[in-house]
Amino acid sequence: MRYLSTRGLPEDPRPGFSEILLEGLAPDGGLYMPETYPQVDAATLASWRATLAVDGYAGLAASVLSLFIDDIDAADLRRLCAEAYSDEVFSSPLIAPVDELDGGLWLAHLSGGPTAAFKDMAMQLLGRLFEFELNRRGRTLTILGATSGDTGSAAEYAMLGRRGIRVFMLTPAGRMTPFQQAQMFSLDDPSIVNIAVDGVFDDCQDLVKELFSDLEFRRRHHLGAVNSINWARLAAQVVYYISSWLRATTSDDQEVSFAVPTGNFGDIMAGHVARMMGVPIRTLVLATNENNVLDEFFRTGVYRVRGAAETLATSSPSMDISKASNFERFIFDLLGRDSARIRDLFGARLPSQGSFDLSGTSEFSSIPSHYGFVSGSSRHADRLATISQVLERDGVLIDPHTADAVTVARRHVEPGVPMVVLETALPVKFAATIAEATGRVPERPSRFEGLEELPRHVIDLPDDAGALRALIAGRS
Ligand SMILES: Cc1ncc(COP(=O)(O)O)c(C=O)c1O
Ligand SMILES: N[C@@H](CCOP(=O)(O)O)C(=O)O
Repeated sequence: MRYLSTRGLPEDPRPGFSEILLEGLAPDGGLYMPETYPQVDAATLASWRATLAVDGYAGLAASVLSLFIDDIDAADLRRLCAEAYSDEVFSSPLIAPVDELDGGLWLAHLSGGPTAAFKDMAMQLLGRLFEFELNRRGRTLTILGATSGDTGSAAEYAMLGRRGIRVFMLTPAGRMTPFQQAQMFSLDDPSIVNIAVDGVFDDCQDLVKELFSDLEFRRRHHLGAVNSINWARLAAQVVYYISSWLRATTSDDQEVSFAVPTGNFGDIMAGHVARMMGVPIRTLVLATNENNVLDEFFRTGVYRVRGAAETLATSSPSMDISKASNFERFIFDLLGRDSARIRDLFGARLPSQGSFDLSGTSEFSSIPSHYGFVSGSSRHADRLATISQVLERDGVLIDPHTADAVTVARRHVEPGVPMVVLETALPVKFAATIAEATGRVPERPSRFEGLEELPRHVIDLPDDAGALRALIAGRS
């Protein structure tokens, strides 16, 4: 499988998976995409049902990922998947179990990994893939990432102790919960550098992209990406759409819908990929919080990003995002993979005007029928009510982000079509909101006891690319 950039930079030959794994962002500032989506037929779907039953999640992952990765030996890929998706790493031997809830909803549990968020699902594999590839090339990698609370800790726990890898992680100062901060800032290791930026998540993500676009700096410091701008993250996330579809169905032609809480458009973009591959996904329900840029686009065709002043601090803080990186990948598909139009929209119009408008185009009208997307948003009061209702009706405590998805999912349930909600974090990370919704604090797994009391290791930094460059260079 060869990869190309959404912005159309001609690369000859086009890079393979291992190349783009380490590269992260394409040199022209675009995002890597597979040349074509692998297509699966009925026989493959049936074989995956057998693989999941016999070889478990790890076996399924190796089989699905081999469609995107042809430059890592099949036996090595199977071993890396087996190591990542084991019951020593995840709390359930099923890795991503699925339960039926009330009212046509199902819940895919994706937060059983080391840091209690769905980000572990891809990050545990990514850490192993990086280490494997760096060993092969005798190279090192300086990860530069941005987090609104969960990607950062998942990345740090996945990369910690891996040879040749160090991590610089940008966080929005004061915008993460005390638990999320403690999970990252308590790590005391020279290979992990936590940075609190005076800004919101989008500012952090912009800094990452700015340093990546400085090709000389990027090459000198061997920058690599763990955000979902890295295609490997999405490829790994495709697997749990397939395992969840398999677990919520009994026959290979049965459709399911997915409801996904969205911030950076990473999780739901993997659902789009699975659907484009031919997995029987009927509808992709996109759910935002009060920062509803994406919901606005899917309802109106206008994509208008917002600045820090307009990005609200909400009770689903990991989704306080107003400029979704991965959205460029979906628009690339929507516009027939026309990279000139992508350069115009994302390279010119967004930076200069802050918006673009696809309303009135045939492409925009085709979204529900061709791509299956519908959308909605959820607010603080919805979140609280949903957390308390799901606890009462189903005896399951869900986190505020998953609650946003349940809220919006309920508006789109169709008889006979399982609506699978993707859980994105455990409630323990958002204790204050859970207490407000239910009157009790969430259970704390023993491995997280006393986290907030540990010493903090974090460097304050202004929202300034020069200061960030100096920090990284000073530690080289
Ligand atoms: C807990 C949680 N839920 C949902 C999301 C949204 O995921 P994505 O950014 O992939 O859309 C995030 C991160 O953005 C998250 O950390
Ligand atoms: N919610 C995320 C934001 C970053 O998203 P990613 O898709 O780039 O990993 C977080 O928790 O940091």
